[in-house]
Amino acid sequence: MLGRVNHIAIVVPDLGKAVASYRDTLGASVSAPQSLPEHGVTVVFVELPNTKVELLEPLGEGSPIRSFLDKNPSGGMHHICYEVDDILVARDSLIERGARVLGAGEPKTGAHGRPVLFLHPKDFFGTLIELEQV
Ligand SMILES: CC[C@H](C(=O)O)C(=O)SCCNC(=O)CCNC(=O)[C@H](O)C(C)(C)COP(=O)(O)OP(=O)(O)OC[C@H]1O[C@@H](n2cnc3c(N)ncnc32)[C@H](O)[C@@H]1OP(=O)(O)O
Ligand SMILES: [Co+2]
Repeated sequence: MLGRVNHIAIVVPDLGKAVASYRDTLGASVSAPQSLPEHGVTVVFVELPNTKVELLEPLGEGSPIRSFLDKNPSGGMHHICYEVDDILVARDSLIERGARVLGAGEPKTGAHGRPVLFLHPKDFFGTLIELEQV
């Protein structure tokens, strides 16, 4: 079922500072910020040879990462995104195997314009998993 790691996501309290740190201190190539109100986040991607790092800042009221940031005010690792060939096949098989798919179970369009789903962190050793169809 699982393909490549598409990205590792880090929630940050100040996206501008995080971009400067990755760009200027770590010398990395960082994309322009994307505001995703439907997801309640603003994101940038740090391009790496074998995967990406997604830096996330809460956007607006009701952001799903606000509570995470309240608990981790300096920021922290938030989720890992695995690629899948067919997100609906993956979803149905995961539900059949007892995993909880977050939201209404219907894929949303992610930052890359592709369908994504999230799996409950409590089902996977305290790790929030995102699946992205590629
Ligand atoms: C899709 C656009 C973009 C992309 O890549 O394309 C993104 O990745 S957007 C990313 C932001 N969106 C999401 O994260 C959507 C899915 N997340 C959620 O629905 C929530 O964050 C949820 C349900 C995982 C947690 O919500 P919340 O923190 O408000 O709930 P609780 O405080 O009740 O948490 C329940 C329980 O889970 C623990 N928790 C929460 N977040 C994480 C996490 N990221 N990793 C590990 N564990 C997490 C939290 O501590 C609670 O544990 P407990 O022991 O019960 O205290
Ligand atoms: Co993500």
